[in-house]
Amino acid sequence: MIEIKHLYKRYHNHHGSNWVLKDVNFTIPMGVSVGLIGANGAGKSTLLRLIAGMDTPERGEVIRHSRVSWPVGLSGGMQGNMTGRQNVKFVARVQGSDPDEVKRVIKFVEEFAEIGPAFDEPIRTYSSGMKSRISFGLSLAFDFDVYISDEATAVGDRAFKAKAKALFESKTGQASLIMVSHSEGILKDLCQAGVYLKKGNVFWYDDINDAIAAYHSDVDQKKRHADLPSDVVGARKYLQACHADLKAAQEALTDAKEQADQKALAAAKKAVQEASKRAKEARANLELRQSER
Ligand SMILES: Nc1ncnc2c1ncn2[C@@H]1O[C@H](COP(=O)(O)OP(=O)(O)OP(=O)(O)O)[C@@H](O)[C@H]1O
Repeated sequence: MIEIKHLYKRYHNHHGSNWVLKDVNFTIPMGVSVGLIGANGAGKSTLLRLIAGMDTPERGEVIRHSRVSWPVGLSGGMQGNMTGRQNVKFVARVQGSDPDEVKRVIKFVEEFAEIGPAFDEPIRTYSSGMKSRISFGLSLAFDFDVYISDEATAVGDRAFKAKAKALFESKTGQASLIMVSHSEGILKDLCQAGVYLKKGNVFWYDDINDAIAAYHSDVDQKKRHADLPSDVVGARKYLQACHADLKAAQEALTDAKEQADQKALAAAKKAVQEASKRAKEARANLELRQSER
């Protein structure tokens, strides 16, 4: 189980310092794999780094009741002048493995990475894909309860990704995954639950499909409102104008009814329907803009 309590995070940079995460609270139950979903810049990688303990929050805490991996595929800590084998040995020792365990880890990574004799060449001579294979294997060589995966670091070709996915799947039941991926297929395949990040807030869904649907529904709504005023004051004025139009259309309908002019009546009814539809859209747009503040 991982408990996230009153988590606040912002970066102090030249763009200002708006909250990326603002009073975020949720609990990830033991054994449940979770996909983090949200627009670009919503804070998915930030939240993942905080969960992995690689960054510190401004306020609040992440309580880990289980062994959490570093982001799978992250190769930042590797020493360029040391070979793949030496780097793996070093990490295994730092993790407190005994000599037999160190041997097992080295064998696992060598087989998993499939980079052949390059395993005994200095890491600085590796391509980024080769480095990623080693670091990927290293994360998977240890029995963590929770694996952290960010697609930004978990690079690799198709065949290699399929292999990593199969290995994750084989760990289902023993270990879970917290991941960021822009591929909804991968999220649906590997995760049960979903967390949707939106404007510094986090929404938990027991079913990953519901999290993806909520995200889609917001994206669709945004598209529909793209032509309407994007600020609250403008949206409110537009709604008032729509209400005035609707009122005028209703009055015209009343007049048409009194005159019993069938042609005018049909046109007035249509005008009321259209004005009513515009007013509804204007109301939804105002609510959307208010929620964005
Ligand atoms: N090291 C940093 N320094 C300053 N700002 C940062 C840093 N890392 C992230 N940010 C900012 O924090 C916000 C959230 O970034 P983050 O990478 O967590 O989002 P994301 O949801 O993972 O985005 P994407 O889907 O584009 O990868 C963005 O506005 C980003 O510019």
